[in-house]
Amino acid sequence: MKTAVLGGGISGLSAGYYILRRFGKPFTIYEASPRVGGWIRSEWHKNQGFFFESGPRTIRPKGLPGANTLELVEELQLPIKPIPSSHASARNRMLYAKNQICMLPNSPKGLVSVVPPFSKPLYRALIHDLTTADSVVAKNQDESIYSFVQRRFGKEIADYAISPMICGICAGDAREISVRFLMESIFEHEQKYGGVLKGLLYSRFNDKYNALKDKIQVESNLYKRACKEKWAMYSLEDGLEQLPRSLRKYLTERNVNVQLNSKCHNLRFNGADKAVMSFKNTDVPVSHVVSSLPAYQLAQLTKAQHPSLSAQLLSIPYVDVVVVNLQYDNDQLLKHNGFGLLVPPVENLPVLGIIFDSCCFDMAGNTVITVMMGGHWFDKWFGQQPPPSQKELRDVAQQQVRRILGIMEDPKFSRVHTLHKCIPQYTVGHKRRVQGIREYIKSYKLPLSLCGAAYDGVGINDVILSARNQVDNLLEI
Ligand SMILES: C=Cc1c2[nH]c(c1C)Cc1[nH]c(c(CCC(=O)O)c1C)Cc1[nH]c(c(C)c1CCC(=O)O)Cc1[nH]c(c(C)c1C=C)C2
Repeated sequence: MKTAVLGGGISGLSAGYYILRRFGKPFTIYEASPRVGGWIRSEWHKNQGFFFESGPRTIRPKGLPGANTLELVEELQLPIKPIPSSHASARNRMLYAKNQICMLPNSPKGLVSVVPPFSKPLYRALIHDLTTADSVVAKNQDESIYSFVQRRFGKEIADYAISPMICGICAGDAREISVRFLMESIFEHEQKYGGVLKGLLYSRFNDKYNALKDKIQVESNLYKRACKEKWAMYSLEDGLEQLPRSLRKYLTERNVNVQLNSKCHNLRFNGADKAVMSFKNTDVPVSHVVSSLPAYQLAQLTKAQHPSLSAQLLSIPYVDVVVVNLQYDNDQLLKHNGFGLLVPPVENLPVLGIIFDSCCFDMAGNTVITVMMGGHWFDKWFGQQPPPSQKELRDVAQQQVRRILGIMEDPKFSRVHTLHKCIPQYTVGHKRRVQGIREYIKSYKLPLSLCGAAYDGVGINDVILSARNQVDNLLEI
């Protein structure tokens, strides 16, 4: 008997890659849909020279997770499109707030002057941190990122810096997202040293964070190149979908069976070394399952035999995101050169942000932008019955583009995707929930490993590293 992987998104395929690399034996990846890649989807319009991304479009090379992905990209020999940190799309980040586009400061000068939408120079927020009392949160407790930032840096920073940033990462509400999602070490600095700045200063000399050495070894010349050339982010020549497509090709060429249109309906465990996966017409016994499925899907599979595990998995919420890609024939973004803009939730608009794809990538003279809507606020804006049609969603997006960017003409081409339950929300208590889930699996000795966006980070780098760690923890297959 052998191991099986559930899910053919980037985390399931990565798990497959690491299983093959470590054990060298054939196995099967089961994917419910007719394609691999999950939310990563690139749509090319080769004749016109532009492409749309409906999911993630760039990867950051930073740190161990970034180096780990670059090692994989190098092994697959994928053609890289780097974006250096000097590029406008890496330097220029904007907000739409108080009826205007505001360029976020990208140099120390921005700390001392008043930069809209902020009413005071940003250094005042640092003084707020230095003069605010120690943590009010008990050790090992959690708190929302909004409340933490409001306490330490003030409400304006929480509303106009952190809340939009959380939207851009997980389309979530900073008032619900755990501070540990983005700022675990900063939060712990506060608890240990009584302030974020104080913590950062002390910890330079004396701190476990500096002593933490990466546990896994990453061998990547591409990572060295990324550091030398100061890449801020990168994509791939054919769009990001080239990564899952190439992974599938790599695996199938090495006798890994990537089985599409194979939806698992039930998962049962018989003792420590046997699991039975049920598909439409057949039951498949395996010795170990690596699940990269979203937590709510795995909850469904395990509900009959392990209702308590299923309930814990279900307690990880997900949000829906509407992605509207728009293409115009000529340069409509002349005035706005940058990555894109985020809309702080306090603005109460039906848009989370707009990405300027044609500023990041060569689109042969076309203007390509992506409007992101919904997320935590999906029901508020789009939850009506019957649900809004694609045309209605596109109209909302276009209205916002007119209002925010002043692009009055209609796009030549557009695409609307509603990504149902696409991003898990690491709400307050998430870390403990994940610990509870993993402890349950351990205590019942279930032959089950969990990777994917629900547990150890939602970014592409995070899910690839999580797949690697889970495979490293396997004893044998
Ligand atoms: C489908 C919508 C997504 C939103 N966030 C993510 C997706 C897939 C995932 C994500 N986006 C970012 C990060 C941080 C770490 C990183 O890899 O860069 C994560 C985990 C940052 C980011 N946000 C936006 C972009 C284009 C990027 C760069 C990475 C990427 O290409 O996804 C813009 C953006 N993303 C979302 C919204 C609402 C938004 C607004 C402009 C949600």
